[in-house]
Amino acid sequence: MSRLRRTMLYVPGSNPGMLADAVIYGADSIMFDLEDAISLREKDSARLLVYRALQTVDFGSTELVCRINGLDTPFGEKDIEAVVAGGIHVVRLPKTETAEDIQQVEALIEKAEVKYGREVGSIKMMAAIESALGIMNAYEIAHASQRLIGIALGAEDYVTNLKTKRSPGGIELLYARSQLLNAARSAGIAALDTVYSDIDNMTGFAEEVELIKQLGFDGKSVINPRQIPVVHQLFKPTDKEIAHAKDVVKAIEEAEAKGLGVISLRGKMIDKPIVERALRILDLSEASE
Ligand SMILES: CC(=O)SCCNC(=O)CCNC(=O)[C@H](O)C(C)(C)COP(=O)(O)OP(=O)(O)OC[C@H]1O[C@@H](n2cnc3c(N)ncnc32)[C@H](O)[C@@H]1OP(=O)(O)O
Ligand SMILES: O=C([O-])CC(=O)C(=O)O
Ligand SMILES: [Mg+2]
Repeated sequence: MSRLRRTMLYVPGSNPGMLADAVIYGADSIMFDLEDAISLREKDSARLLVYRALQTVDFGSTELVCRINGLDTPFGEKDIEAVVAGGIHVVRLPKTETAEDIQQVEALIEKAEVKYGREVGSIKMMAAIESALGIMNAYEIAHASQRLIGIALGAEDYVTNLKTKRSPGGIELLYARSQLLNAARSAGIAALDTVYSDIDNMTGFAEEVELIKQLGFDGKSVINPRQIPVVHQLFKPTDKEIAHAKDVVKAIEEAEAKGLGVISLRGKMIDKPIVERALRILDLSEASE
């Protein structure tokens, strides 16, 4: 079963208490932030804190991601070196606009892997896309490196670039979400939706989670622990969906035994894509237990 990425919790790299406790909230991935949650004054100390947390805190089997600063800042290269030395699993590049952006980060990761004795190719990457140019290049970005495990939308920067703002229904994000999702799927990697900043509006948050789940996203970047159970609950298949998925798998196994490729179950056609969806429901259900 592949790793689930329903929730990726942003943790400001400058906050030692949050870094130490982040694992208790049960996010699928923890994302240490060195970029926009960190003031210029704190860039160096936050990098050191994240390095120390990686070296000393027991994060169990949780996936560890770090959002570094871009290479167009004085911080990006130092961030890569520190988190590779510390033992990060995934480096996430913000504001990715081209495939070359990914390749430049990849070269620095490889250099650091060699320097710190980590297996070359073992550190994975993610790209956050946060501008019109990035969205137009989403396909090339998604295919830019074997290390990429996913691409993510950064909607706060994206709507600023579009000269609009986020609305409750998210109509302004539909094109970007669809383009990003198709780019991710064409490369066989994960698609992560953006943050929902209004942390006290749980109804609005749940509606956004329903929407991105329907579009096909694997999950969402989240900024507050209270958002995690909402996403996990909404991504959990219902008892009815699980029972139906089990019936589909059983029916197709019986059909295959008889040499049939397509059959019907309670009047509905069952063939390969339907079986694939049923298997995904069973995977999600197992992981949600
Ligand atoms: C556009 C962008 O780039 S978004 C990405 C960058 N932004 C971030 O990283 C912000 C991350 N989130 C946060 O810093 C905080 O959730 C805030 C500032 C938004 C709200 O903070 P609070 O008002 O303290 O939230 P809340 O009262 O729900 O916190 C409850 C507990 O969860 C902890 N907590 C809150 N957010 C986080 C987090 N992101 N990671 C780890 N722990 C957290 C708090 O420390 C508090 O712990 P305690 O009970 O032990 O004191
Ligand atoms: O990753 C995210 O969704 C947060 C972010 O940077 C943005 O929205 O600009
Ligand atoms: Mg951003």
